[in-house]
Amino acid sequence: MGTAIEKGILRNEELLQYVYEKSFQREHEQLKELRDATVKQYPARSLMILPVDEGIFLSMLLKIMNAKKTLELGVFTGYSVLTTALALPADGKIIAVDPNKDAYQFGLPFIQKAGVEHKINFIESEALPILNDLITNKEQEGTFDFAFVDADKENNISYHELLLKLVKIGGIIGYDNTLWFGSVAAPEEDAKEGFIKNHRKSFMELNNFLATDPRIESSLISIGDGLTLCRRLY
Ligand SMILES: C[S@@+](CC[C@H](N)C(=O)[O-])C[C@H]1O[C@@H](n2cnc3c(N)ncnc32)[C@H](O)[C@@H]1O
Repeated sequence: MGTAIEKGILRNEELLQYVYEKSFQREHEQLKELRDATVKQYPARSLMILPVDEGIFLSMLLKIMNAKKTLELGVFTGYSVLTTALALPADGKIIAVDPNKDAYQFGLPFIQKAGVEHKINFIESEALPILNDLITNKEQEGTFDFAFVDADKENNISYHELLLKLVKIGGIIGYDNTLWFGSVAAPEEDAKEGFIKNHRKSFMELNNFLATDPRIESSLISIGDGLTLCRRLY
């Protein structure tokens, strides 16, 4: 079904399976095709795609907010970008940044089939210089309704500082994976060697930082692998 069960933070497998099954019924046809194709093309890395329930939640959030202009850090084959593009109005715009163009090229035909590629400006780059460029261009400051951060894990606090300048007051920044496979609440010795252990500290630092940052209100949501939504207050 495309998303490994262990990715979810909900540890009752039957219940998680149930949530997925109900959500798959609502997944857009082109998202479904992109998910399936990504799993075939990148079997090991397909764990990176947004789980279906999180995608549906984000889509609804974007519509409730009437979001029109968004930023996407970390694209992979474009599942979250396509989710966003489908949720934005016809004149919506997404700046999507990822240093790996190959995976995006792979996903592009699915985005084109959905007829939303005109909303996406894909930039092949690491995120930090692009965010700095956008801030240098004063016209972009405070103009984004939403930013979704799902890129490298070490730079999230740096992204936060820059995104607080780019997102408008009342706008939302979403950080993905903030429960990092549950490891943020477990003793270090229990964390599996490898990428879980490597990024556990970054997410703990990010979560500590966001929990007390007075410039935002935030909500750590136990969906997918953890999603923290931050609303810029001033
Ligand atoms: C978890 S995946 C993104 C998954 C995507 N949001 C989805 O729903 O399919 C992380 C992506 O971040 C990208 N990435 C790694 N370092 C980055 C950086 N410094 N800036 C932006 N993207 C980066 C990787 O190339 C990879 O495609």
